[in-house]
Formats: sequence, structure tokens, C-alpha cells
Amino acid sequence: QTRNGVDYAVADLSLAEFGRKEIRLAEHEMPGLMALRREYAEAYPLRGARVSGSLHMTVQTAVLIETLVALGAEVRWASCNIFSTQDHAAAAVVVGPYGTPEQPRGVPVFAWKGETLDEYWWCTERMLTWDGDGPNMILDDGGDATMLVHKGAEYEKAGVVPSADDNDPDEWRVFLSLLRASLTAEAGKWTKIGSGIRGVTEETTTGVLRLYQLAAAGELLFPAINVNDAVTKSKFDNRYGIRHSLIDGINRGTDVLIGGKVAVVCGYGDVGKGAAESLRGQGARVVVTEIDPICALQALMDGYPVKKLETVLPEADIVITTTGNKDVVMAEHMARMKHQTIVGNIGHFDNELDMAGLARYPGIRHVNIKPQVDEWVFPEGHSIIVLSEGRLLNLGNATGHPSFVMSNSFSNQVIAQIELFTKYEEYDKEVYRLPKKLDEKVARIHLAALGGELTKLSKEQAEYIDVDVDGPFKTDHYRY
Ligand SMILES: NC(=O)c1ccc[n+]([C@@H]2O[C@H](COP(=O)([O-])OP(=O)(O)OC[C@H]3O[C@@H](n4cnc5c(N)ncnc54)[C@H](O)[C@@H]3O)[C@@H](O)[C@H]2O)c1
Ligand SMILES: Nc1ncnc2c1ncn2CC[C@H](O)C(=O)O
Repeated sequence: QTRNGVDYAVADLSLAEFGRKEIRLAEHEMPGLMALRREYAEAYPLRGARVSGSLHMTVQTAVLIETLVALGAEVRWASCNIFSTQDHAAAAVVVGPYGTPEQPRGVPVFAWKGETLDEYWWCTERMLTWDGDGPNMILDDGGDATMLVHKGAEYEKAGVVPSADDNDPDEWRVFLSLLRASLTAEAGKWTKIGSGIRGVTEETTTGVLRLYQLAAAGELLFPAINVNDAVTKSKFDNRYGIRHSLIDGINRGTDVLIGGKVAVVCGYGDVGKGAAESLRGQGARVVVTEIDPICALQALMDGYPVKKLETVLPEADIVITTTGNKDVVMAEHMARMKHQTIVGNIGHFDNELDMAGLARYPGIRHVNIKPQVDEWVFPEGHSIIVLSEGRLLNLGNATGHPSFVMSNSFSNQVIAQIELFTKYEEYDKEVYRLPKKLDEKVARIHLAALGGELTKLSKEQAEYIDVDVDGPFKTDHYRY
């Protein structure tokens, strides 16, 4: 739809007032973004930027979007997951701080909670399709927007969109059919869009992996900044954000007592560490599975047994995947689980759980309990409870990470957008990280907001540890 010149597709514009109230409260908890608005108030460094954003459309993301606009950008937005949109936040962003549902004056948003796969890719295409000149920046989470541009340009060059294989996931089939229709409707659309992009800033681990793969293959169409590996992003959002939002999702989804239960956490990276702490904080007996001896040893040193999933299945009450990998919990595993074991994923994509294999399991019966909570009953009688259909449950069953930790992540996003948009000629078609000085700048803002008091190095001390009095305080290879 278009109202007052603002394109949008959201659940219900009348939710905007509620969304605006929560956005106002969130701003107080997002000191990094508010500091950047003050720092760049009159400079408008993003004037001329046309940012296409694919990132969970939450209250926190609304503050990010309105920060980009405050710095001069034009923005179009879609969510990067079919269940993660908060409809009141989406409505508030379309209406804007000064508009009304009748006369919106905000930003085009194409997102609602509970999209189908077809609707998801329709929203993603709309987010990338501008009147006149196309986007000149992408802000991505997981890489779907970047993939649409790259695959679109690739298939335009090949002159054909390939057909999906029989064992391809539905998502890929839907993606290819959207591209087939898009290439028919407008020849050369994606090649043109790709050539107009100055750069992409990527939010998450899985999206960053895809960028490095594109770069390694020499296929990256534009420079990229890996926001995930800013220390003030992944060592905070991935860990402390999950510590907060994992049990939120399990509680809202099932209201099952977590204390005393056996909870299996697959993966002990940044997210897995937060997940284990979240569950142990509720009194669960946490067991970790890992492929990497270093992370496995960390888990043991943190007091968690490290076992193979097959070993711990007979006693597991809760199984959570956090790996960024695929095929971690298969239908055969689920068939061997205890009655009413809770199964969920907090990795970026749903392919960590074998949902297709579960749906095909002989004699399986599906019972929807409520939105994003499904019981799957095996023929011999036991059932499992799957959250958010295997999609990231902290956003599907709850509201994701809290504002303060997203302020860290999104401050890095805004800094990265300014860096790439204003200095894109200095960048090649490679993947970059932000300098440590900017990481420490983000940390300083949030440290102050929590009342932290930094100790000042003397000149002699600085020389002794070979750093500058004002930082950077660590070498590039320091691990935190
Ligand atoms: N839900 C959220 O809010 C949220 C937030 C941040 C990141 N993420 C996503 O979570 C995922 C993990 O992110 P991360 O930063 O922790 O990545 P990471 O690489 O730090 O950790 C993943 C861990 O999983 C392990 N692993 C890989 N395959 C495995 C397998 N088959 N069995 C057991 N362990 C295995 C790896 O060794 C690694 O230690 C990514 O998809 C990321 O995009 C989600
Ligand atoms: N509240 C949130 N708003 C937007 N994105 C969120 C929120 N909580 C988790 N995420 C996922 C983004 C996260 O940085 C990632 O890496 O996936």
C-alpha cells in the first residue's frame, strides 16, 4: 500500500501509537544510538544514502532506523525472518514520530509477524525496489538481501534462473520462483541494483560467513563491513543478549519449569555461551555438544559436561541449537527424545533442526498449540514441542534481545554505514572490520551509561604496556 506517499505493508497501522511509546522507552536504553544522533546532529553524514535494510523489525530496530534517518538517510525496511517482526514497531516506523495512521510520514516497511515464505521474499524485493535510483547501501542480517542482489545479477547474466532440486528446502524453491518472476518483469533489474550499491554492513555470524564465501570466490559485487565481529557486537549481543532472551522465548512458549531439567546446548560459541548461562541461571543442568575442542574445553572449564547429542538424548528435557550449522538435530534424534522434550533453535536459520525430516516422519502427527508452538506426536505416542518451527525462538516466541545490548550492536551498524557510504572509494570488494578505536568508542558510551568508572593510564604505564594512553588498549589479535 501507499499512503501519503509512503509505501508500506505492515499488519496494522493503528498499532503505531503503542509502538511509539515503546520506541520512546527504548531510546532511553539505547545510549549509543542517541549519542550518535547528537554527535552527527547537523552533519547529516548519511545525506544521499538510500539504505535497504533486512533486519528483524523490532522496537530496537525502529530506533536504529530512525537514527539512520536522523543522520540524513532515506530507508526502506524488511525483516530478515518470518516470525521476528513486532507489528507495533513496524507500524510506528511507517507512521513516524510526526505522522498519523491516516497521514504516515515515516519510512517504508514491508514486514509483519507470521509471513509466509512467498510473502517474506516479496517483502525483501519491495525493500530493495526504490522509485527512481535504487539503493546505494544495504544493511543486512543473515545475508538474504545481499543474496537476492547477487543471485539476481548472476541469473540475469546467465539468462536463466535454475530450477530447484527435489531435495532443496522450500525456502530455496520460493526464492528461485520470485527471481524468475522478477527477471521476467524487469530485465537487468538486479544488475542495475548491484552496480549502484556502495556497500553492505552485515549484522550476524551466518551472514558474515556468506560474505567471506562470496569474497573468496571473487563474486562480491561491493565492499562489506563485518559488523558481527566488532567486539562490542558479538561479545555482547551474541552472548548477553541471548542470556536474556533465550529463557524469555522458552518461558513465553511453554511456561515449563526450567530448573532441575536437563538442557542440551548444541554449540558453545558466543551464542552457545549465552544460552548455557541463561539456562543454568534458571537451575537447569546444562550439557554442551561441540565439534571444536577449544570451545568444548571452555565449556568443561565453565562447568558444563560435553557430550555427543546421541549420548545425552535419553535424559534431555530441552534441546537448543546455537551452531550456525545445518542438520544438527535430525528427525531420528527427535524420535528418540523423552515425551514433551522442548526443541528450539537460536541460530540464524532454521536448518539447524531437521524440520523437513520431522514432517516426513512416518505416522507423525502435528498439533498446533498456539502461534510458534507446535507439538509433533510420534506414532508410538511420545511427542516433542518445537518452538517457532525451528526458527530463532528468542525473536519468534519472545521479543529478542533487550535495547541496551542492541544499542551496542546498532551503534556499530551506524558507524559502519557512515564509513562505507562516505568512504566507499577507499574500499575494495572485500570484507572489512571496523577499527578497534571505534569498538572502544562504543564500549565507552555504554560503560558510562551503566555507571562504570574507567581507570586512566599514566604515560609511563602506557609506554610500559606499549599502548597509547587513550587506546587502542589491545592488539588486533587480542581475543577478549
Ligand atoms: N538468535 C539471535 O538473536 C542471534 C544473535 C546472534 C547470533 N545469532 C546466530 O547464532 C548462530 C551462532 O552464532 P555465534 O556467533 O555463536 O557463532 P560461533 O561460530 O561463535 O559459534 C557456533 C559454535 O557452534 C559450533 N558448532 C558448529 N557446528 C556444530 C555441530 N554440528 N554441533 C555442535 N557444535 C557445532 C562451532 O564449533 C562454534 O563453536 C549464527 O547463526 C548467528 O548468526 C543469533
Ligand atoms: N531486539 C532485537 N532487534 C533486532 N535484532 C535482534 C534483536 N534481538 C536479537 N536480534 C538478532 C540480531 C543479532 O544481532 C544477530 O546477530 O542475529
